[in-house]
Amino acid sequence: MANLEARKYISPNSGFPVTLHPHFNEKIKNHVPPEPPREPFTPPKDRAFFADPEKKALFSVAKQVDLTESIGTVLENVQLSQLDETQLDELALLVNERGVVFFRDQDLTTEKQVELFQHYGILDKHPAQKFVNIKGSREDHREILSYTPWPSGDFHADTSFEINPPTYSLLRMEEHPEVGGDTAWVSQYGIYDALSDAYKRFLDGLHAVHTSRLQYDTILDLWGAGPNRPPIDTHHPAVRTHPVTKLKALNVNPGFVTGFAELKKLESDKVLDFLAYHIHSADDHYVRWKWAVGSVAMWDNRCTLHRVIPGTYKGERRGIRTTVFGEIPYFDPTSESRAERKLREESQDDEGVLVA
Ligand SMILES: O=C(O)CCC(=O)C(=O)O
Ligand SMILES: [Fe+2]
Repeated sequence: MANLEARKYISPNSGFPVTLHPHFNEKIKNHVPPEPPREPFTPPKDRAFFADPEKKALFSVAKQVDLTESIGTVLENVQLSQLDETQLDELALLVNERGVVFFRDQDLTTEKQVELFQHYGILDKHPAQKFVNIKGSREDHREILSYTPWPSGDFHADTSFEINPPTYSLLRMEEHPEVGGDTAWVSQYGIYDALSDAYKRFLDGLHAVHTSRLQYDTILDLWGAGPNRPPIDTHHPAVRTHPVTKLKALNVNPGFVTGFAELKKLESDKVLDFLAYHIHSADDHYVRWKWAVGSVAMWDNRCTLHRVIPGTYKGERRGIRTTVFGEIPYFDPTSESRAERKLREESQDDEGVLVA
């Protein structure tokens, strides 16, 4: 934020600070990204497909403590650095099902974290940063909206604008304040189920426009470090089918989605407004995690959103994030939602009881 002053431009009409249009902003206009855009590709098969559904190898050592009904599990008695490939596959499946899985007091180093995460696929070199991400966010999405177009402190799925957006992310805290800097996740399975049937049917066929443009401009304008790849707009299904669980998940996030391809602008804005409200008020599909040095979270970007809770904490906050590219999102209209599956399974159980 060193050059915060340099980008301040007060609108003569409103009196509010505004970001210069890219065309007139020398830093944005003159930036030549060192890498070309990424081409679509077929990633290696998701490791969760190889897992024993009962996860016996993982649960032979780890104790599962669920934090809420909908999302979030702590695994106790386990060091990630000690897990073998079978257990890592089972962990992937658990992350697909629970959205985010947490660990305390881990002895992982950055080197080991990178090695471990390569088991899950091809590591994303973030379009804006180096090989792994260093995080230290104090941003309030409400505050930052007043001077940049990118709501960087808001709920998002990591780099959801990619053609092959990430499956898994793992964040490990190396430095952390005693209080503040918590991260929150919401379940996109749960958020979808919380909609009315009519609204679900409306969203089912739509495509959300995910963009990196606002992030791209903001990084160049405010942060100085140049994005590695050109900005991209990608249309992804507004509701996607999770390839492993086969469940429907909402695939819209306020951090990167700017509209819907099939809607008119005003319609689109209202739907986005409503969904932002829906996501922010989802306390039954929400989990908030208090970090400490050595804590780790691994999440599935296909069925969760997350954001750092804003605040003015004391001291440093530094984490290392590794992320792998996933499949191109798709929507299968015959797939079921999590609540529908639960109902179906319960009715099957009831029939089982009757037959017995
Ligand atoms: O710093 C955090 O808690 C999360 C930041 C974030 O969005 C990420 O690492 O993907
Ligand atoms: Fe993130």
